[in-house]
Amino acid sequence: MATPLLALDSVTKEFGSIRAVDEVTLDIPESEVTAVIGPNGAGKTTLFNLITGRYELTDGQIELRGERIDQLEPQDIVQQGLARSFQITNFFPDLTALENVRLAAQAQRTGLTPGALLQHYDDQSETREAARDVLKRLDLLDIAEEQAGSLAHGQQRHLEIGIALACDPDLLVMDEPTAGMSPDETVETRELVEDLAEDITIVIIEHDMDVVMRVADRLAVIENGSLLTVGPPSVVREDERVQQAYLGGETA
Ligand SMILES: Nc1ncnc2c1ncn2[C@@H]1O[C@H](COP(=O)(O)OP(=O)(O)OP(=O)(O)O)[C@@H](O)[C@H]1O
Repeated sequence: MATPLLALDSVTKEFGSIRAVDEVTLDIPESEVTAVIGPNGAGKTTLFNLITGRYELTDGQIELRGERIDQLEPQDIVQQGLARSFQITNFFPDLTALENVRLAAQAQRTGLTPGALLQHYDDQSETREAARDVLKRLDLLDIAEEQAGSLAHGQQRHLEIGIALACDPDLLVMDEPTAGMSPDETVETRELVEDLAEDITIVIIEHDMDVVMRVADRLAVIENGSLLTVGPPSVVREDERVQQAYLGGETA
């Protein structure tokens, strides 16, 4: 069998006496969208924090293309081709949309954090072009010169995706991209995820089951920190344990 793009092996995280993530073993195949779903407090965000290097594992290991990444710093994991878009706003509000994306692109090329780059700011036309390409793909080119902090919520969330895309990832980890969005923004975001999935492997946490069922090739269901099941949406949604754990006995 081909090496999965990302492989989680018995990944465990304890916070004191709480086992937030409990021996999760999961392969993420290339070119697919895997949605991680589960009830509130199941451990999904903690799992993302482990994958992206924000938290240290208590036990287990994580490999990207067969190489261990679980000992690396978050910025080094980004350099390896794994980028994350956040659930909370994560940009410089006083900089323009373009500058935010450009800094991320420059950080990827230099290995410095965007914060460090701000200290010795230097406009490079190459990263400016890359940033414009990203904004174009996100349909944000017309607000390129606007301050990030003044954008509408949906545009800010898309900008965060742009910041992750500027890192040129093979694997994009998305934490609730439609959270707090209007119905129209949610549809736009779903279409954006579908577009990105054409050339990027995606792992997504998403509570909107309509979005999940449309974009995901596979569902991984987490309950109480453990992986309950993983498989195609059509199979997982019929699983009685999933319906009881997550859907309260009703099919979504
Ligand atoms: N930094 C932390 N310190 C202590 N406990 C934590 C920490 N982060 C998460 N937890 C606990 O770990 C468990 C899993 O939380 P987590 O946020 O990963 O769940 P989740 O599935 O992402 O939930 P939600 O869908 O509500 O975002 C919860 O019991 C939570 O209280």
